Amino acid sequence: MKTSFYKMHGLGNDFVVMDERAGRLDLTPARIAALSDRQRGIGCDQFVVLRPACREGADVFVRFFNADGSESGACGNASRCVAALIGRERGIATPVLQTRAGLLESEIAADGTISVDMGPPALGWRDIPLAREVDTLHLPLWGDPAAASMGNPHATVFLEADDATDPRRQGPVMEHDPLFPERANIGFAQVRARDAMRLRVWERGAGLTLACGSGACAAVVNGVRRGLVDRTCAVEMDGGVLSVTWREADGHVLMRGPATLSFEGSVALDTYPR
Ligand SMILES: N[C@H](CCC[C@H](N)C(=O)O)C(=O)O
Repeated sequence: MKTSFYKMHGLGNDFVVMDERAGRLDLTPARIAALSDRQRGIGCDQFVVLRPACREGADVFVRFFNADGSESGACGNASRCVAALIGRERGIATPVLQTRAGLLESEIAADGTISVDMGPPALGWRDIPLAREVDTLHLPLWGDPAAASMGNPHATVFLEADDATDPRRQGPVMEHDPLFPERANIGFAQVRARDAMRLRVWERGAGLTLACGSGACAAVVNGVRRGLVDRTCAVEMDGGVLSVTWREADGHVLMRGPATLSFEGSVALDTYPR
């Protein structure tokens, strides 16, 4: 018995999307990690599961899992991909996604780009979360990072323009620092202008990805808090550019960018370890 899936990406941050709205699939963290494996499975940065919405006004309930099987409360690039799927399925331009981080409103523009309201950031040490009370604008860690949660923990290091720090070396060390009881996504940002930055993200449970939507949102929030960028900023990552606005009126963070369906496929779940 085969199970169908969508293979999608947002600026190269790629996903396998499976649909549990018609009934639960036999997905365990170990099987999600096996399916996410790029040699032995389908391969993806994050694995996305659709379920029936259970909150008024939502079109779908979405859960996000990293390639290591761990669950994340937020995934910006995947949220745009799910919005595109639901928009096409329902013939609507403003799908609402229910996630563990809350209800996310989205809008599909005529040019196919999608904006998602990622909600307000959480900036208190308990909300990130951190293991102890520290100033979340200046964590006592290498690179003096700032921390913010978009429903998932992010620490952003602001590097000098010529800094050659390799996220693949520094990222895993910081991801697992005991200051982050739930680990963290580590962003390495270089401000180019008041409305532009370069960003690479070592992602919790996935490693260095081509783009990270929630990481871009956290980097702009932390950049504004540090007085380094304005509230609307283009975030250039290896896979492309997202437009992020930390809206002053309600404190919500809006992220706009593309969503791409690479292919549809099917897989025999029971051939993968549980
Ligand atoms: N790629 C995702 C981030 C996933 C975050 C995940 N790595 C975690 O928080 O554990 C994004 O576009 O926001």
